[in-house]
Amino acid sequence: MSAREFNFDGLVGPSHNYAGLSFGNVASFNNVKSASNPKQAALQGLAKMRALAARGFAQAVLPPQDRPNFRLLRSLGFTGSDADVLARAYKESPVILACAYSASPMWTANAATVSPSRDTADGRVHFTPANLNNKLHRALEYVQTTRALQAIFADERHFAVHDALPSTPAFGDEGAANHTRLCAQHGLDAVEMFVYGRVEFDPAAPAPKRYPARQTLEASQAVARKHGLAEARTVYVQQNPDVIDQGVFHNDVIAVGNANVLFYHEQAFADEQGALFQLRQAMAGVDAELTAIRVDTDMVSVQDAVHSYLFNSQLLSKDGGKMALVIPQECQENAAVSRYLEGLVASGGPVDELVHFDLRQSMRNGGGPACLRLRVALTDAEASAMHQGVVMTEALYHTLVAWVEKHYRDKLEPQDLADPALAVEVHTALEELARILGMPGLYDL
Ligand SMILES: NCCC[C@H](NC(=O)CCC(=O)O)C(=O)O
Repeated sequence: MSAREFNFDGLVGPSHNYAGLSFGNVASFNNVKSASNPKQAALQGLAKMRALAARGFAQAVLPPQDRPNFRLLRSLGFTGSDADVLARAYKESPVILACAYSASPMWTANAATVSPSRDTADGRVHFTPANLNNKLHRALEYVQTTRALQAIFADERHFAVHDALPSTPAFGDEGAANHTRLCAQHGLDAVEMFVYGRVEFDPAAPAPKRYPARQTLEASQAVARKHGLAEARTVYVQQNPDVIDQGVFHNDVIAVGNANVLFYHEQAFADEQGALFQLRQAMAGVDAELTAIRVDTDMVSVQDAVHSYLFNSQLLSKDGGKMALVIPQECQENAAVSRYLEGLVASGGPVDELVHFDLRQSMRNGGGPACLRLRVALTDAEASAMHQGVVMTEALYHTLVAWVEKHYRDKLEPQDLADPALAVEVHTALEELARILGMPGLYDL
């Protein structure tokens, strides 16, 4: 059966800010407390969605989450009116206030792991929202993520939206940022590759020393079980702990796959040859042959990969069989990376086009093109069964741009999070957004 890959991009929320909340994410740490521009951030994201939709790629949008998260603030003992809660949190723990205000759900690659119906035992599309339990500001997300996915994929004949895994370190789950589906074509049988950073129940397994490994093997296995994936078509690969210690906090900072192509850095995996062997063997079972595009360290260092986000790109299949690589502008500003990319498109291999976007506002928090999207491969019947209000069209693009222009600030500094007017602005904006998207119960405002 034919299927199309929809990219669900996160719409950047009105409180996009730089709070240095992600230890191990170099950009988040480097830009701590600098001023952000939420309006520009949202417009940059929308421009990417519009351009890809105009090219004929299936594109949809996932709405931002309600911020600040008053449930968090109140649960931590900040009481009184909303204004009191904000004032006390800002005074006593500005970092907790920043967590409650983070717009991090914009990086929807971390929203969930998705298994298309072709891969699952019951023939439905399965979603497991990621618990993101490694960071306080992200551990809040799964509640609203689940609500949004249930609203969009409500038809239980086609879709299963699971609960997140238990929110404890043993089951650290960061969603699709550590998950890749490899196949000959989207509608055909596939191998699902899960990349993990550490093993909870085997203290002897290698693990990073400096920065946290956010994804565990146990979490990946649990997601595969819940989705009903076949063992022969599921591969677990350990990320190289040394690259986690150099700022590769998710596998999608050092590798990206699409159809039968895996584009990766030679240092991405703990055992490169072992990983390729397992993938080739599993893919032979689905009549697909792996095309591995390996980037050597002497062409692009891990540091250049982390700074340019070369691998945090989208690899998109075009009509005719070739692929486009959607990259952030930073790739062209890095001499080694841009030289590498010139060679890549000239090589006669599967990638014959580069499409670049200015996503600077997101990049400054460590999120590139691939972080901003969740891939959901759907058959035609499934695509018509999901909520249609989130599908990106020219009309929706213009409506959302006008909505952003009306509600978003163009500058947010750390002290602005204490401004009670900001909370009111965000609520007003989101109420209107729920109407625009035709999702009246989207928020629990
Ligand atoms: N897939 C990209 C995720 C980027 C995200 N950054 C952040 O949450 C930074 C937020 C801040 O520091 O304000 C993270 O590290 O999980």
